Amino acid sequence: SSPGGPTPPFTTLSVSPPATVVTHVELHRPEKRNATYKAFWGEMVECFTQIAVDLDCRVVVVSDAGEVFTAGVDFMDMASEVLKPEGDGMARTSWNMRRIIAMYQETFTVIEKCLKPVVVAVQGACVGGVDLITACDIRLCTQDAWFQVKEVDIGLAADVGTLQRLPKVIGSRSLVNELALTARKMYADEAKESGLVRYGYNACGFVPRISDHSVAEGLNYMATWNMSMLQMEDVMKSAVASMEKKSPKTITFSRL
Ligand SMILES: CC/C=C\C=C\CC(=O)SCCNC(=O)CCNC(=O)[C@H](O)C(C)(C)COP(=O)(O)OP(=O)(O)OC[C@H]1O[C@@H](n2cnc3c(N)ncnc32)[C@H](O)[C@@H]1OP(=O)(O)O
Repeated sequence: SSPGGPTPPFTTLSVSPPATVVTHVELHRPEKRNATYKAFWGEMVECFTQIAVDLDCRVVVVSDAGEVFTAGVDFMDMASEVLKPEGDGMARTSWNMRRIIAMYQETFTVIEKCLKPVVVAVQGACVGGVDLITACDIRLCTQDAWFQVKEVDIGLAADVGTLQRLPKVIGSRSLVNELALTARKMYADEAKESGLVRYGYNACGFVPRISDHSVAEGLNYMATWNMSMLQMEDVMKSAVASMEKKSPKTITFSRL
């Protein structure tokens, strides 16, 4: 972990060249367990846009500051901005929500599109970070790492890449469904066994292709789906419960 804090102009990332030809991108918000604060979404795109034209960079390593890879989306952000898009009426509000979701999706798509190999190193919790790591080419983790597709616990469907990329990476739709529908933790041993943290160099195209749709088609679908679903009160209730470390079972959800 870099001691110096984020690298200006970034406020959520520390970017350094630890060795010739290597660019190290560190998620840098350890006091909030690297929860993805609003500046992060744009900064990742800016960072990878710079990397794309950096002639000295041949490989990118993504890791975290602190002991947790990421705590996923920042709940304060969700409450203040993500779940309250501007708009006059349902249709315009939904359209603005769609624009925000598409912008968030781009944060990870830019990693997938990066022409330089991106290696991600995960330690501790990777909650809501499966979106990020499945967009990388090679995933490594420490023995204390664990992974969680947590969205169902906060009342939403994953919409920034997990549902599109995870099946292609691990090749088992059943396991993806189980992880997404139960939000159970997957620990390092199982993650290795499943192939999540083995080599997955998608630029060469040997990752199993089991999904019926391309990543772009899936992301487009999820942005349209969640532009209205994210406006449900249940999502806010779930986010508050998660912040208060309460089980989703303690929430009274609206009837279907
Ligand atoms: C359009 C939608 C786009 C994207 C959607 C993505 C979906 C998701 O990301 S779903 C996942 C949501 N995240 C979570 O449910 C994780 C919540 N956090 C945790 O479970 C834990 O913090 C932990 C990651 C397991 C780490 O535990 P621990 O090391 O014990 O730290 P804590 O004491 O819990 O937290 C320290 C500090 O960080 C703050 N924090 C943690 N998570 C978040 C968060 N997601 N958002 C904002 N802040 C967070 C926590 O409040 C503490 O802050 P203090 O100021 O020190 O109290």
